[in-house]
Amino acid sequence: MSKLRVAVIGAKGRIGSEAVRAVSAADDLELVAALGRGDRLETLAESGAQVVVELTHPDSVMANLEYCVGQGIHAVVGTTGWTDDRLARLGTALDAAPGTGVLIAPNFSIGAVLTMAFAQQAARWFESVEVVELHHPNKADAPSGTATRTAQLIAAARAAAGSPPQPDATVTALDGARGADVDGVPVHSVRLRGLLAHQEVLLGGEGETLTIRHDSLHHSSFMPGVLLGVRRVVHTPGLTFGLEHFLDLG
Ligand SMILES: NC(=O)C1=CN([C@@H]2O[C@H](COP(=O)(O)OP(=O)(O)OC[C@H]3O[C@@H](n4cnc5c(N)ncnc54)[C@H](OP(=O)(O)O)[C@@H]3O)[C@@H](O)[C@H]2O)C=CC1
Ligand SMILES: O=C(O)C1=N[C@H](C(=O)O)C[C@H](O)C1
Repeated sequence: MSKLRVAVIGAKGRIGSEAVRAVSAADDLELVAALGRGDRLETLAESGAQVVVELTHPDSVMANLEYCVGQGIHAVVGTTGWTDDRLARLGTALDAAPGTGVLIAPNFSIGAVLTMAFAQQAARWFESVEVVELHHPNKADAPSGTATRTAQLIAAARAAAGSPPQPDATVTALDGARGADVDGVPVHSVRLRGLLAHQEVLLGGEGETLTIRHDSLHHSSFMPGVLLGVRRVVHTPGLTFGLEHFLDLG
C-alpha cells in the first residue's frame, strides 16, 4: 500500500516540530516537505504532498490554506484565529475545489475535545458558566481557539435549551476584570511561564458547582488527533470544523 504524502508548514514551531516527528514515525505516512517561515509554498506541489498540516500563526494561515486548496491539497489545520469572515473566505475557496478537504481543529487532544463535549452537555443544567484558559506566555492569541470554541458551544447549547442570560450583578469593574464576552460566556485568559495548555469550565447552580478541567502537559498530546485528521481528511471533502466530527463520541 502506498504511503500518504504529508507536508508540515510551521515545521520548526512548538507543535509543528512535534508533528514532523509524529508524521515521520507513522508507518502509513511519508513526510515529503517541512516548511518554515520564508520557504516557498510551491514546494508543497513540487513535493507531491497530498495533505498539509498547517501549524503556523493566525497571520499566516489564510494565505497558506488558499494556496493548498487552490492546488487541491487537503489540509489539517491547528492554527487559531478563525472568524466567521475567514471561514466564509475558506468556504469560497473550497467551493472552487470540489473533492478537497480541510479540517480545522481548535484542539487536537482527545481530552480537550471531550471537555468541549462535556461542557456543551452540562451547560443547560447550570445557571452560571465561565471558561478559564491557561497557557504559556509565548502564545500569540487570547482567548485561545479552544476557549472561544468551548464558549460558543456552551452558548449554543444554552440558547437551544432556552436558558436565560446568566446572572451577573457587577456594576463597577476594572476593564477586563470579568474577562472577554464570547456569546455571553465570560472567558478568562491566563499566561504563565511553566504552563502549556490548560482549560477549566466552571459551572454553578444552587448549592453546587461542577468544574471540568483539562491539561495538555506536552505537545505529544496533540499528535493522535493530528494523525487521525491527516488520515480522515483525504476522504472528507469540504470544511470540517472540530476533530469531534472524526471521533465517535457516542
Ligand atoms: N489545534 C491544536 O491542538 C493546537 C493549536 N496550536 C496553534 O498552532 C499555532 C502555532 O503554535 P506554536 O507551535 O505554539 O507556535 P510557534 O510560534 O512555536 O510556531 C509557529 C511556527 O510557524 C512559523 N511560521 C509562521 N508563519 C509562517 C509561514 N507563513 N510559513 C511557514 N512557517 C511560518 C513560525 O516561524 P517564526 O518563528 O519565524 O515566526 C514558527 O516556527 C498557534 O495558532 C497555536 O494556537 C498549538 C498547539 C495545539
Ligand atoms: O497555542 C497553544 O499552545 C495552543 N493553542 C490552541 C488554542 O488556542 O486553543 C490549542 C491549545 O490550547 C494549545
